[in-house]
Amino acid sequence: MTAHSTLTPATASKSEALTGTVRVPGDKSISHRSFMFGGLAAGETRITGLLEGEDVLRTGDAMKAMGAKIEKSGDEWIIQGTGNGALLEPQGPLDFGNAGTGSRLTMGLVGTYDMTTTFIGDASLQSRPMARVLNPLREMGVQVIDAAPGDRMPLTLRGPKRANPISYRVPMASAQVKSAVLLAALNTPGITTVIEPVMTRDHTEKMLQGFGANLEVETDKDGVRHIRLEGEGKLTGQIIAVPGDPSSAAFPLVAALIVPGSDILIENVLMNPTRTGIIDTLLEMGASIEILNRRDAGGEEVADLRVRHSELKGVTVPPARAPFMIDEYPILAIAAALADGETIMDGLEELRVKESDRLAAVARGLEANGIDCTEGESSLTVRGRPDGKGLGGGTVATHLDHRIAMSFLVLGLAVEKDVTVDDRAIINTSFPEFMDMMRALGAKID
Ligand SMILES: O=C(O)C1=C[C@@H](OP(=O)(O)O)[C@@H](O)[C@H](O)C1
Ligand SMILES: C=C(OP(=O)(O)O)C(=O)O
Repeated sequence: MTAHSTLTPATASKSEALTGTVRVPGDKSISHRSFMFGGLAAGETRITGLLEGEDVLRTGDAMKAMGAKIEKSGDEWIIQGTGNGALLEPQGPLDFGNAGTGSRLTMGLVGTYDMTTTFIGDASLQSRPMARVLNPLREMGVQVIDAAPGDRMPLTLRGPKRANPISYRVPMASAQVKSAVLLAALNTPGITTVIEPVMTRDHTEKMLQGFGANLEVETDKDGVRHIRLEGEGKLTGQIIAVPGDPSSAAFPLVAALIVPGSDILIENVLMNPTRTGIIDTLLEMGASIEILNRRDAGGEEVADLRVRHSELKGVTVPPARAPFMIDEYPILAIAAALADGETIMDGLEELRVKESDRLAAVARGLEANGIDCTEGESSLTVRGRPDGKGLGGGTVATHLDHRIAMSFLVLGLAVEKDVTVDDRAIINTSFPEFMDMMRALGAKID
């Protein structure tokens, strides 16, 4: 999107106490993988709770273009997979819109097939680095026959007749890179090993095991994970209930913490420990979050979160926690803006290559609303003002980034002056119900 005039802004105003019970949409990471693995497996996969956001629907379209049958019946998505090793060459480019996860994982999934596949996306996705996925794929025998400068999209892959298994040490903390190599390994003879020095979200490993892949994980004495997958095995269709997305839950959660008098319940939130760093951090800041009714839901733990307005204090977030809350720094920065004292966040280099440069986007947005912050190369320090007096009044550039849009709308609920974000449409990539859900809780957003 380049023409500024096509953007539709949204404005949030200081709100009364937020109250009520909500359910956030299904986890985005699990939803993408449900479509991919269901589309690849033999037989039928049935999915409830799927996130019907644009990013995930694009993954569904890509799987359909490669032969999977996907339809919705009532609340359920029903997939007839192509069967193992039987993806078809798509007839046109696969358009992933704004989705890093969809595009990078699919590059792995299709890269080792003896076919040609072209990947396209929006301006944000075209700016994101793809070499991190293309380099290991090249080692496996995949050719990148066309790409924009710097290994960016649009790009075209040509798969080998027969791919080589590799042993690959993931050079940055990235579940997308780990997953792309593991998915490429599915169609590769022999054993591919992914070495993960810093653990990231483990949905690919858990779900592939659930679909019947021959995958094992060993953690060595230094905490390094060795993930081994034997290719050319069989995946079989599964029944999946997608739990609520903790990354989406973080928005109403922080909103309730910073709007005085609030008391809300968010039901059925995924509590996988590789995803709950935001809850740990907010608890350290003094947040009142009760984790209720912890239960198992199809191999993942879920819980209901009761959240009450809290007097937050600034903290130093351990950099080692970053992979477990990587998408939550923008909303954490908003909590920090209403906390007493200084919050220091470090180890954030990956934030520069998300849908936007999130470090810069957050810092500019905070400054535009009168919040004192310092942006470092890979760090952000926010000096909060608990009463929100004099704060707000700015317009925030979202840069095609859903989390920037939602974070700053949450800010507007707790500060003196209105906060405007320049684009609301981008929120549909991950949380189409966001505006309605927040209004139902009592938020003044329009
Ligand atoms: O694997 C996944 O589902 C995701 C991995 C993370 O990206 P990176 O692998 O780039 O850290 C995260 O930011 C993204 O929202 C979802
Ligand atoms: C980084 C994100 O997603 P993706 O990489 O899939 O675009 C996100 O949702 O915050």
